[in-house]
Order: sequence, then C-alpha cells, then structure tokens
Amino acid sequence: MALRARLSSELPAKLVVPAMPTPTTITPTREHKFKTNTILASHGRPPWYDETGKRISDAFVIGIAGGSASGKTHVARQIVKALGSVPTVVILSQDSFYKWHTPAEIELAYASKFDFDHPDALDMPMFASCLRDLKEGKQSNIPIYSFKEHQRLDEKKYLYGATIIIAEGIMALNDPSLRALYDLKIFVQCDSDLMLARRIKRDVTERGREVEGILEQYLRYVKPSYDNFVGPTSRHADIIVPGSDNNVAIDLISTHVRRQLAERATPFRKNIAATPMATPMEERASFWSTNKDHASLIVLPQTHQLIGIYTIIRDKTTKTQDFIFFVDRLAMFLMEKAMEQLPYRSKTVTTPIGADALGKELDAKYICGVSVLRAGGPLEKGLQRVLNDVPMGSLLVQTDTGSGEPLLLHVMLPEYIRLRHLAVDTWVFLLDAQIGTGAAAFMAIRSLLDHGVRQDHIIFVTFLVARSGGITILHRAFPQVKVVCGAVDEVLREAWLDPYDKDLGSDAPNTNAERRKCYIVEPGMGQIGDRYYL
Ligand SMILES: Nc1ncnc2c1ncn2[C@@H]1O[C@H](COP(=O)(O)OP(=O)(O)O)[C@@H](O)[C@H]1O
Ligand SMILES: Nc1ccn([C@@H]2O[C@H](COP(=O)(O)O)[C@@H](O)[C@H]2O)c(=O)n1
Repeated sequence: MALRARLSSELPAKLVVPAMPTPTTITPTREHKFKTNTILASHGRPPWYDETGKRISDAFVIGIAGGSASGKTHVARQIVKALGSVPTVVILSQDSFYKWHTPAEIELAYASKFDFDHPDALDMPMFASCLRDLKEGKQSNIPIYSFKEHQRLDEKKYLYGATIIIAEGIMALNDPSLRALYDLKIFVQCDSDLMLARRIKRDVTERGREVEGILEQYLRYVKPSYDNFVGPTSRHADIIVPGSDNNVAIDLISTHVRRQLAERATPFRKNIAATPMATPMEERASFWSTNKDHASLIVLPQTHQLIGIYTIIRDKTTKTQDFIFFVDRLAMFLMEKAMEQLPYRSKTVTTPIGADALGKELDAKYICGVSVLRAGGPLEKGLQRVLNDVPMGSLLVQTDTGSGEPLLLHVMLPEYIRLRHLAVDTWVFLLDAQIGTGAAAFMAIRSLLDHGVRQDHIIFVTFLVARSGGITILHRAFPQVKVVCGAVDEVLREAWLDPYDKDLGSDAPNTNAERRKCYIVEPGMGQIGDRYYL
C-alpha cells in the first residue's frame, strides 16, 4: 500500500515507458550466456537489524515477467548495472524451478513435445518459498536447472544476504502468492517476431537446440502460452518496460529502488556506540556485578599464569614469533573453556582391567567454527587442537570508512550452517579477537540466526571484552549466546587508525585521508590479526 502510494506519486499508476527514439546498442556481454541465480553485485551489506538484534527490513524484491527472450534477464542486469554501488543484489531466475522430469518426459522434451510453457511445469510453491526466505533475510538453496539436459541437477546454489532480489521468469506475475512478495512488478513487452528471432539465436548457441525443434516447440506451446498465460499478466505490472531500447525505463526503476533503499537505511553503530551511555547505568552495574556466575559471560580464572600470557601479548615489544606462540597457547585455554559449554551425556566404558568406568561424552550433533576475519583467525588453531577436523567457516566484517557502519563483505559458512535442517542442530564456536562496540559480534550472531542456528547453540570465544563497550547491549539482544573470554579491559575509546601502523591510533584529528575512525579497547592488545599474520 505504502509502496503503491509512493510509486503513484513518482510514476503514473501504470507506466508504459516508450522505447527510446534513438536506438542505443547494448553489446551483449559474456554474462548473457548464463542464467544464474547468483550474487551479481556486492558492495557490503550494512546492518539489517537494530540494537535489539531484531531484523528491521526485508530485502527489496522486484518481479520481472515477460515472454521468452523478451529481455527479462537483460533488464534485470541493466537494473543492477544502473544501481551502481548498492549492497548485495541477487537475480533469481524462475527457470531454476522447472520440475524434476521423468525419463519419459525428457524423451518428449528432446522431441520438442513437452510443454514447458504451462504454469504447471514450474514448481511455483518452491519458487515462492525460496523467494520468501531470501526476502526475509534467510539463506536459500536454489535448484540448478540444465536446459541442455532438460533436467534439474543434483547440486544446489546457496544464496544468502540479498538486499535487493530481482525475480524473473515468464510466469513471475502469474501466481498471486508470488505477486504478494514483490515490492515492484515489471512486465517486459516485446514484439513476437523479435522474441522468436532472439529465442532461435539463443537456443541454438546456448541451449543446444536445432532450429526445426525450436520452431515446432514455439508454435505448439510457446506462442499459445504467451497469449493465454504470460501476456495477460502484464495487467498486474507497475511498470511496462520495452524489450529493447529501454534505458529510460531502467533509469526510472533504478532511481526508484535507490530511493526505497535510502528510506529503509537506519544507523546502527551510532546506536550502540561505545559510550557508557549505551545501556543504562543500573543495567550495566547489574550485568557486571553478577558476572562471576553470569551464565552468558564466562571469564577465564585470572591465574598468575594466564595474566603472564596476557602480559606478553599486550607488550608492544614482544617479537612476532613469541606473540604467535602465546596467542596460540591462549587460544587453547579459551577453547578448552568453551568446550565446557557444550552438552555432555553419561557414558560407561570398560577399562583395560575389565572394570566399568562411568564417564561423559559429547552430546552435540554437529559442531563447527566460524571466525570473523581477520581478527578471529588466530583462535582457529586453538579450536582445531581441541576438535580434530572441525569444519570452519568465516565472515568478513569491516567498517565502512564513510558511514562508520559494519559491512558484511563475505560469507563462507560450513554446510552444517548453510543447510537449514542441519543448522538447527549445529553448535557454533564464533571466534573474534575482541568485543569492543560489539558491532561485528552483532552482525556475526545475526547472520548465524538468519541461517537457523539456535541462539543457545552459539558460543562466542574472544581474547578480550571491553567493560564500557557493547557487551551489555549484545547480551540484552542475544541473552542466550555465551561469551567466553580471557580478560576484561576497562576502556573503549574513539581514535583514528592509520592503516600502515601496527600500533593503535591516537586521539589526534584526522589529517591523513586514509586514516579511519575506530574504537580502541584499552589497555588492549593492539590489532591482533595484524600482529599475528603480518
Ligand atoms: N535490450 C536489448 N538489446 C539487445 N539485445 C537484447 C536486449 N534484451 C535482450 N537481448 C538479447 O536477447 C536475448 C534474450 O534475452 P534475455 O534477457 O535472456 O531474455 P529472457 O530472460 O526474457 O528470456 C539475449 O541474447 C539478449 O542478449
Ligand atoms: N527444458 C526446457 C525448459 C524450458 N524451456 C523454455 O524456456 C522458456 C523460458 O525461459 P526464458 O529464459 O526464455 O524465459 C520457456 O518458454 C520454455 O519453453 C525449454 O525450451 N526447455
């Protein structure tokens, strides 16, 4: 409703954008050869949740329908190009959702006697469900379809983290449950002869077909289907776009989408900023006063040995070789402690002298590690020492120098998390060097929850927590996540970081354009990832 209202203030109720008077040539690129469900553009994903940890916005979904070879994919790619520097964009092709075919059906398909142009040929509920998951910020594993083999392949394509989704297909506007998912509905209108000419060219070069078969299939199924099922859905579209010379329409659409995204953007880091004001005094006092037995924050016992290790690691004169040795040792201590947070069940074994011994064994179905790069990397070795062959993944979270917001730049997760039915039974050791503002921890935890990992199955392991930082807000947002750390430092302050300086920044104003604003834990350990790897 809101969108329609806004659209109508920007555009007429249904906009038919005329073809450009002077034709422009768009050179087909290599990309046109592939129908992929893939992340086409990613400039980092800003927070999609607020400081309570709740997701605040859905992905913006554009549905594009039109006849076969009308230019739907082309329009989708042109929109992505015109949008320029926007967060993650995914093109989801309805073609991927052709149903699985029996050998008899495949035989008919090779003889151009199978109707792929009836709505029943597509698994619409599956398409709607995958699209809904992506829209709601969850992962989806999309089927892969081979036009050459007329069959769905065994493997699937994992997708996660789209801010904009473009769903395209001949029946994209056919089904009411699909239409309900779109924020913007587009129909690509194209002359029949142009569509046929393009289809012949494409099907011969890309889909392994012969002209005779293409024509037979066209006359028998494609043309009647266009008249009966595809063309009439243009009435549901917000915008009708011409199938060629459509630059005006593309500009209009991209401006509209950019405006919509800007309206949805909300500052996050500012709201959890590293100031003692971030949470009320009483809440912080109560969090820390109970922290000894606090189920959510587990601090290693402060033995002389442990403090000795921290002293070496904190010392800026410590040589890299020694730094690595002691970080690895500390990582082991932390991981041993973290292992105590896993469930165990009773087990009786028989000893070599034939006696029964009552003991315990791990009771976790799946376990894996995910490090927040680069700083979480040094903890990986510790995890691999306590859990042999543990699957590892990583998340690359970096601060946007312009907005100061965390950006999710790369997601590489193990199968135990990528597949939702496994994720619910997976325990995850989330590794990052420190919790300062908590912004990276927020993003990493939210990403795992989106995948279906349970909050109480996440164990965050870190060297350092800042008492005056975001830990209390993090705890308020995700009370069941456990944090295991080795030291608590008092101060978190704003500073300027020089990318070429291993020591951490000063309070001096930003004179060097490359310096970026950051938050520093004090006394701290410096940039642990840099000191460990560089
Ligand atoms: N505006 C356009 N200008 C030039 N060629 C185009 C244009 N739109 C589509 N094509 C070409 O037509 C063919 C079919 O386009 P495509 O976008 O794949 O159609 P659809 O996704 O609707 O089946 C492709 O080879 C593509 O390069
Ligand atoms: N095995 C198949 C499956 C589908 N088709 C044709 O694909 C057309 C839809 O794809 P577009 O990229 O052109 O939108 C549709 O018209 C089917 O006839 C096929 O030929 N073989």
